[in-house]
Amino acid sequence: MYSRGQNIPRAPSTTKENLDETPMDKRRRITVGKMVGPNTTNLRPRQVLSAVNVGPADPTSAANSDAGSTVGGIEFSSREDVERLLSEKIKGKFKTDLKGKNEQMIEYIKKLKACIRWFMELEDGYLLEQEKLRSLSEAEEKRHAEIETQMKINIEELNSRIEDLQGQCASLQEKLSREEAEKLAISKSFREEAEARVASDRLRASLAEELERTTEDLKRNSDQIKLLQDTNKRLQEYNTSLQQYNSNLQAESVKTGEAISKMHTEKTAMMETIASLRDHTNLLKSQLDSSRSSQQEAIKLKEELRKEVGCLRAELQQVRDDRDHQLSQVQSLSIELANYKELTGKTSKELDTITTTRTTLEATCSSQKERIQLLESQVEAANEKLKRADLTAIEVMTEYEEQKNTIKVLQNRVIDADIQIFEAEKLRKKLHNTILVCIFAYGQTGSGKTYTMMGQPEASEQKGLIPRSLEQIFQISQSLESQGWKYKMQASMLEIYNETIRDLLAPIRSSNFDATAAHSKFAIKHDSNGNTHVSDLTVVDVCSIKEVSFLLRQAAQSRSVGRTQMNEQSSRSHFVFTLRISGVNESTDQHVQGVLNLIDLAGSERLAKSGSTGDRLKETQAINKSLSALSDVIFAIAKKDDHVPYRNSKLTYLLQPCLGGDSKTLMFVNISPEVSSAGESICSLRFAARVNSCEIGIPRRQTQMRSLDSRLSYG
Ligand SMILES: Nc1ncnc2c1ncn2[C@@H]1O[C@H](COP(=O)(O)OP(=O)(O)OP(=O)(O)O)[C@@H](O)[C@H]1O
Repeated sequence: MYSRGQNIPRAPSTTKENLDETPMDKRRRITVGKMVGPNTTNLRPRQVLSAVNVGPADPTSAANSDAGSTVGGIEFSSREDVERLLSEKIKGKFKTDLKGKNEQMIEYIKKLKACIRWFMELEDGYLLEQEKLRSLSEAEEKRHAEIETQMKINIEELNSRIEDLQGQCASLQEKLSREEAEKLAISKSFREEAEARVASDRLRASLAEELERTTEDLKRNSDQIKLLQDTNKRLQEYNTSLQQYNSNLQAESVKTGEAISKMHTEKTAMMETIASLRDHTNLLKSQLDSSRSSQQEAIKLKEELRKEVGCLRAELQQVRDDRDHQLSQVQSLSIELANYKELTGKTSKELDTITTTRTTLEATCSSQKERIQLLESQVEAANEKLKRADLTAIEVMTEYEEQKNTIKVLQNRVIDADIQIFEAEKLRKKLHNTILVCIFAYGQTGSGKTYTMMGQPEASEQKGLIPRSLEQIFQISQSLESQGWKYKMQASMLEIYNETIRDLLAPIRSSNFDATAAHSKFAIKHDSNGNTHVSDLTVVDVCSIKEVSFLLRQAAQSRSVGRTQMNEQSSRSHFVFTLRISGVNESTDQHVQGVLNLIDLAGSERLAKSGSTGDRLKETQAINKSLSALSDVIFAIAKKDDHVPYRNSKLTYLLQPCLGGDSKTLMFVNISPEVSSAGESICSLRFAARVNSCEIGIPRRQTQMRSLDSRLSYG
């Protein structure tokens, strides 16, 4: 509801034409509005405006405008009030009650007047509002004009701006086209880059794979290097310990030899001493026997003397008793004589008799005294004699005890000497067992096998295993001679070249070597006792290290050696040195025998690395084949296979008793310290590990009585 003076909201539909209307026009329009105006009871600002447009002719609209007014005590505030007024009927109390009807009519007219006044007020309000709206409209128009002007200015500005922008747009388009061209170029290069990136990604992936592989290889290699270093270290330690053990053994052997010979001299001296002591003991025994008999005699004599002394003592006692009795008689007689003298009743004759008796008694007494003295001196002499006999017996006994002790000491010394001889014999056996060994050197070409086995026999510090072991064998055999041992040695040397045997001690070596003839010539045969026979092989009796050294030099000259990329002087064959040892102990009638095989194998080599061609290639193939046959044999033994392929190569067939029999076999593994040889070193060490775990049997000592056949025989 709007009261007067209240700001009425501006109707958007208000136009200029509306504002220029006269109040009459308005009334007319209000009437029209009444006719067409909607019943908008519930509308608010817009309804009011509608009410204004409809005008007072539409009491409903006026009533809806809520512009309530009290006129003459009658209040109109809404259309309903007006409609109620208009629908009121004038009724009298009765049909002819004009007065009442008149009063009601007056009242009704009053109400109508009030209603008209309300309408007029409402109209005034509307007019006022209209004025306001006009001024507002003018202000609005002015504002619109200003806005329009402003808008024009703005439009101009915008136009100029648009022109600028169009210019900018053109330049931008130019730029855009340029940039598009650039973009095209960039996208092209981007595509190229993307392709390049894909290619580089692929490359990177392959490089990463390669890197991974290389890293793994590196890791593997470093592991292998570590393993090799460890193995090398262990081998060095082992080598050092072996060298130490060897030098200890040598020192022990020398010491033992010296000790044995010393003991032998001592033993001989002791035996002599024992013999002389035995003589002396026999003498002492006879002396002791005679002493014992003389002691017995002395004891008997002593007993007799004791008896005699007892008799003499009894006799002496008797004599003493007699003397005492006689003395008591003499005393009683003296007393009687004195009494008689006193009594004077006796005759001088009786007195004389008494005196004579007394004299006789005194004489008897003195003679008995003398006899007692004699007997006492006799007893004393007998006691002296007894004492002397006792002393002699004690001396004899002491001497006898001393001699017994001396014999005991000497017997102990003899036992000690026997123990020492037994220990020395044990050591000798140990040494003997140590060298009762097939020994061979295995390894890559150029790794030092020949150096290990042969070395440089002329230079004492650089002697190899073969000259050193032979020296030791001869040294020990000589030192054992004092114990009654006599040894006989026979040496033979052969090489297996391209699967054929060559005799390295043959007097003249044919330059045009006939392999077929050699094959039939040097046939390997094993008999049922495990003895090996190589037909037509030269066997030389050797008595000293000098002789063996000479033979070794001869063999070295005959050996097949050639130059390869890996070794200036590469052994192109397997070298087998065989020493047959047979020993006899004349004193114990004991026989021992053994065969020592010292083998310098040809080196394994990779064809690619050695670069062998022609004859060298053939040699390399033969070497590798026989080494692989050797490993096959060892692995078959390790696996305890029923079949061991000894016959696959000459080498394994020749060494069959050493590899699978009751011998002892020692293998040296030579490896090259060069990094480039690491792969082959690992192969060699793996092979060595397999060999190490390989049990070929329990060695048996070849000890027999006389007339024993050779273990190895050569035709
Ligand atoms: N421990 C060492 N000290 C000094 N020189 C050594 C040693 N070991 C090997 N050599 C030298 O290395 C070279 C190759 O050694 P050697 O001929 O003994 O090898 P190899 O294993 O027998 O080779 P191949 O199998 O080819 O016969 C030789 O000149 C040798 O003197």
